[in-house]
Amino acid sequence: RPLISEFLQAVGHGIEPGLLGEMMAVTRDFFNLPLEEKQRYTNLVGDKREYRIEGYGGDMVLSETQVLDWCDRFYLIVDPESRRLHDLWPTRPPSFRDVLHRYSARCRELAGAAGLPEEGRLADMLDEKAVTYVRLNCYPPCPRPDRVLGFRPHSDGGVLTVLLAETAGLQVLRDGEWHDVPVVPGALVVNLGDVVEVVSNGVLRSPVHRVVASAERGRVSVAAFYTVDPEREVEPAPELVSEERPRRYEKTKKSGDYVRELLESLARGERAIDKVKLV
Ligand SMILES: O=C(O)CCC(=O)C(=O)O
Ligand SMILES: [Fe+2]
Repeated sequence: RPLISEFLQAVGHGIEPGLLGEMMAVTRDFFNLPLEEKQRYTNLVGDKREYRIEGYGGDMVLSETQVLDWCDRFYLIVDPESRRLHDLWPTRPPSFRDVLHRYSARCRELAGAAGLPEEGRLADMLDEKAVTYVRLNCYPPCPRPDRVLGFRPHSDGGVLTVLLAETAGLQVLRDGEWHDVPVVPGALVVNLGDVVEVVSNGVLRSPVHRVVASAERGRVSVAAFYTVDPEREVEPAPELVSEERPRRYEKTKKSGDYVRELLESLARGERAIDKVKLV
């Protein structure tokens, strides 16, 4: 068994429970703001209302018949700090910026320590140029949870994801079946992303997961995605390619382009990693 688990509950992560609570609270408070206030940060820019990753809004929409997820989102780059678009950092609730700043700093320490060896490929991937996105997700109660998902099946594109959520709804696909990810009070969920699947030549997998909608309850979550330097292309480590285990993935696009492609693929109901799979 690999040392790193593909989907794990991190307990004893060392982030103060109070800070997790504050992060959940500012997330809820933000989504509870009037629509006009949230739309000051819209992810649709200019006269043509072109989609950009950062900001508030829904899915990237590519066709008239696209089925949308039952979810409202808000994306921000948090690392490196020089890439933050400060105009998109909400001013309400008033503590939002400070709490996100403190939460993401603590989360980064956790991501750096989450079972990654201190030396070697995975550790150097989270270098000073690596980009962290935070996505706040809000799933309102849904009248027809049998017809729509909160978040369609996907895998995350980065090295790993740290997820904070206090309500059930997340499921992971294993051996062709969906399994509920239990809600463990105070825990964070850490899952691997496509970068690790490619670098490990498929020894480790980027787990497919989804969020089901609920008629009774709304849900919010905070996902921090640790991706590599946007200029970096990723490929299987040579030492993991052999005659018995042939190379399974092509080199990816530059990470920055891969992230965008991932969202486009999601809108089409596809997976970005399938485009680089060789077998
Ligand atoms: O809301 C969740 O629990 C999961 C969200 C998720 O998978 C994501 O943001 O990539
Ligand atoms: Fe995800």
